[in-house]
Amino acid sequence: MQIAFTKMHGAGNSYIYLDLFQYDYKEDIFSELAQKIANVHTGIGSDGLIIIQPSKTADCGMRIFNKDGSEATNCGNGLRCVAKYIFDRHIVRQEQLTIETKSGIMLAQVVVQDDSVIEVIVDMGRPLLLRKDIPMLGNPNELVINEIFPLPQQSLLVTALFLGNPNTVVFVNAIEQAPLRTLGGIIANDMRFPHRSNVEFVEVVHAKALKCRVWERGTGITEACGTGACAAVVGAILNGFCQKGEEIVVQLSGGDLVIRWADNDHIWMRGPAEFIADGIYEFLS
Ligand SMILES: N[C@@H](CCC[C@H](N)C(=O)O)C(=O)O
Repeated sequence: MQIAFTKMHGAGNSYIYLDLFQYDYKEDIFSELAQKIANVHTGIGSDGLIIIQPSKTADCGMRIFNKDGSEATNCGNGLRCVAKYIFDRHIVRQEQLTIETKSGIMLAQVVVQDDSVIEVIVDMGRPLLLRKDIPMLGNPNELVINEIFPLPQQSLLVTALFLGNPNTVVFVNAIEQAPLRTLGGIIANDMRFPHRSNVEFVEVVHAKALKCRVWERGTGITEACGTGACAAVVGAILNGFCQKGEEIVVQLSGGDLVIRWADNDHIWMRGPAEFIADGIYEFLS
């Protein structure tokens, strides 16, 4: 079966996008297609698959599948790319766009130069801080801030929250020494997280800048994670390293995102979105 795709990235977090405004691909292929198309050796190579589709309640809908075929509920870098796609490709030509995700309707504002989107600002909604909402085992109504998290190798201090998806933030003194490869996957798949978790290792540079490296649930190490960058900022504020209301730059391997936890409790994310290629993929199920 031939699949028409577009590859895009936001701060190096790349996905293959399918346009269901134009094509009628059936949803029963998405999970397997994500696993095959994301493979860098035998597919196109990406961090997963994103579906752009018509929505009854918003300007468009978005679904996100990780590299292992699991479906997630939100994707910050994906939201910015979807906004660019539907604006630049004239599907919805508005500077303010609504995008329906499995974790609610997100509001995106595109910044346009020479008739094309160069940056997108997204209202990512409110973080949920209770254990039951992350979810994480333990007292359901407790917060998880700088909590001891014993592992066979060592004990870590974690701050966990839900921001469209589950995130666990670990502060480190030097980002280069963060145990991303050794412990990222172990934390992400730990049984204390019944839905697994994305994992962010974060170094506080100063009150307005963080360095962050990410292990994404269902994908592994990526160059950037939008929801993860937002979680890093929430974690830094909850631990007293940064302040609510301020713009904080999160420096990821693939680029910078600017995040603000506004006084109305919503998280705002600003960052790039870029086209890579259009093509046809030969999908053998
Ligand atoms: N890269 C994304 C998040 C994608 C989903 C995540 N791996 C999950 O399973 O929750 C982002 O930019 O937010």
